[in-house]
Amino acid sequence: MTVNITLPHDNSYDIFIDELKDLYFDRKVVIVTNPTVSGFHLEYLKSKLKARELSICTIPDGEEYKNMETIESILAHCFTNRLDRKSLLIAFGGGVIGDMTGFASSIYQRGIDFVQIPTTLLSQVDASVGGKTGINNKFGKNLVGTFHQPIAVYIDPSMLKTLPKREFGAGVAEIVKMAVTFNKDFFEWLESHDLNDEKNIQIAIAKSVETKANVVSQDEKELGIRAALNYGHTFGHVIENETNYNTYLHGEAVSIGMCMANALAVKLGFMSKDEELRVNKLLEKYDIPTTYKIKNVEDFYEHFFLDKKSLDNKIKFILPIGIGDCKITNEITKDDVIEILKGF
Ligand SMILES: NC(=O)c1ccc[n+]([C@@H]2O[C@H](COP(=O)([O-])OP(=O)(O)OC[C@H]3O[C@@H](n4cnc5c(N)ncnc54)[C@H](O)[C@@H]3O)[C@@H](O)[C@H]2O)c1
Ligand SMILES: O=C(O)C(=O)C[C@@H](O)[C@H](O)[C@H](O)COP(=O)(O)O
Ligand SMILES: [Zn+2]
Repeated sequence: MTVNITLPHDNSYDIFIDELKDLYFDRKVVIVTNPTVSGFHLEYLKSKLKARELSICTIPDGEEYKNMETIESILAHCFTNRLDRKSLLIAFGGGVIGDMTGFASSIYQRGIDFVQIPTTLLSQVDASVGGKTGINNKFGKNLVGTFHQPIAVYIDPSMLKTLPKREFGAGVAEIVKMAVTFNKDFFEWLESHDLNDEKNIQIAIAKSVETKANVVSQDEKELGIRAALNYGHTFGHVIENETNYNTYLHGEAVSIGMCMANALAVKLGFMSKDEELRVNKLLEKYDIPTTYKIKNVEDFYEHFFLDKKSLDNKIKFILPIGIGDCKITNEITKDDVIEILKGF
């Protein structure tokens, strides 16, 4: 299956969801990956890939390495191998590799092409699509970055066979996000199907990619509707930062964040208690966390102001309206948010 993202300024591209086909690039190519992914899948990729000149840039595995130091090391690899402005980077790994390869490619010699070959569920359904790139710093998550679209995305679901169960759950959280915010029928389908089944996960990947591609095609730079893809993230990013990026996987923090957003939506009458419980049940079916003990509610709240969606000192929240629709609002009072956070 092929999904297209239609964007201005020659930025459109295709997302191929299928077993990896032979690829040929008549230019210098660098595959950016980490030891875990290369151990499982690099030989497979190399058997499918031909390039004028190929080198591998291996960076450490982990969200805690999603920082400027690692970007410098990717850039150093590019300079050492004399990449020019026609060269290409390939992001081969999960969302961490994708976000950093995308960022490095957007600044190397003021920007070169890159391709996404995502290998985790989360990166196949979400991170590889849409062109958000970036790194974390001590102030927070993804606070430094660019919008830089890949020239193509190749999603091969067979690579998920080596993925640990916990990482699979983290990917399911972002699938649930797409369904709750945009598609009631998809949510009901998720309730009645098991994503551990190979056929079902392929359907869920395709549905999620279609949903995201549709949103990004309408709003590439997150000036409006794209903010809905951040449902759960305003809370989730604070959880990731508070726990030094080493306790919760991104998808797990988003899952907890969605539950916090849902609690707020129930309190404000946008969502019923029954709908909230249905979302929880779906997340728990895949053992994804839904609760988190906040140490200091005031500190947690203050952290929201670093969120990139916040404008003029107002925090933007994405709150579900039932299941399958949502509201993007900066009209929520501090008292309402604090009450919800205290109850968690
Ligand atoms: N740009 C976006 O739109 C976007 C969207 C969602 C998330 N993100 C970012 O993505 C990151 C999370 O991505 P992630 O969940 O893929 O985490 P990740 O990149 O850390 O990968 C998770 C783990 O799985 C390993 N792995 C990767 N593929 C594997 C495979 N096939 N088999 C076995 N192990 C494999 C990795 O080495 C890593 O240890 C976060 O930094 C998040 O901010 C970005
Ligand atoms: O593509 C988007 O837009 C998203 O919001 C997808 C999110 O899943 C992703 O985690 C994103 O990086 C979070 O947004 P950010 O702008 O706060 O980095
Ligand atoms: Zn996310």
